[in-house]
Amino acid sequence: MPSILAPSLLAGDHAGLAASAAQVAAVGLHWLHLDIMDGHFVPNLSFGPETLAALRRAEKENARSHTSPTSELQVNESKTFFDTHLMLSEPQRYLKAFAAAGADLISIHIEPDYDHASALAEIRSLGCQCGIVLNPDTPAEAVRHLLADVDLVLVMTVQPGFGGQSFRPAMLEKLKTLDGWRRENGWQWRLEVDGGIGLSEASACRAAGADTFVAGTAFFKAPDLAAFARSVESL
Ligand SMILES: O=C(CO)[C@@H](O)[C@H](O)COP(=O)(O)O
Repeated sequence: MPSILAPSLLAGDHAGLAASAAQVAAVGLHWLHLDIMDGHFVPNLSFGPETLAALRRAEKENARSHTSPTSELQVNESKTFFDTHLMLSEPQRYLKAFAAAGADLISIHIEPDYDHASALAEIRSLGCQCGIVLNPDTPAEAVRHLLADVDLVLVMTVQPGFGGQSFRPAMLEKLKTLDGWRRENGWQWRLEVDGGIGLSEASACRAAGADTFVAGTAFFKAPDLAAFARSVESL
C-alpha cells in the first residue's frame, strides 16, 4: 500500500485554517487530518463541523478561481480527503453533522463506552469511510473484533489532546501486531499513526507496518513543505 501523508490542521494557522489547508493541497497532498476535541475525552478543544464545512467552501472557491468558470469537473477533482479524527466521549451524537459537513473518513475511539460497531456502521451508512482509534495505553486486542469492518486503524503514538509531543517508540510493537493480523486475514484497511511523527519516526512506523502518517508540527514547521511531503510519501 503506498504511503500517505495527512498533515494535521491542528498545527496550522488557526486564524487562517483555509490558507493552511490550501498549503497542504498546494504541495500535492490529498489527505488532510482534522482533529476534533471535546474538552472531555481529551483535555483540549479544537474545532467542529462548521469548520469542516467552511474549509469545503473555501476549497471550492479556491478551485474555481484556478479553473475556467464552467469546469465543475476540475473543481470536484481537487477535493481534499478529510480524514476526521473524533476525540469525543460520545462520537455517535455527531456523526451526521461531520458527514454532512464534508468528512470523507470518520475515526472514532475505542476507549469510551458506546456501541462501537453500530457507530462504525452508521458512519458507512452516511457515505463515509470509517476508522477505529487506539490510545497509547490501549492494547491492539481491544479492537480485534472490529477489524473486519473498518477502512482504517489509527494508532495514537502520543496521548491525544495536543500537538508537539514526543513519539512513543513502544507503539511500534502494536503496529507490528495489527499489521500481522491484517496480513493473516487479507484485510485492506490502512494503518495510520499520529503523534510526534517526523521523517525518521514515519520511517520506523513504515517498517513496522504503518502506511498512513499524520504529521502536524513536522509538516507545518518544515523548511520545505513539498520536500517533506515527498520524503514521507516515498517511504
Ligand atoms: O491527534 C493529535 C493530537 O491529539 C495529533 O493529530 C497531533 O495534532 C499531531 O501533532 P504533532 O504531534 O504531529 O505535532
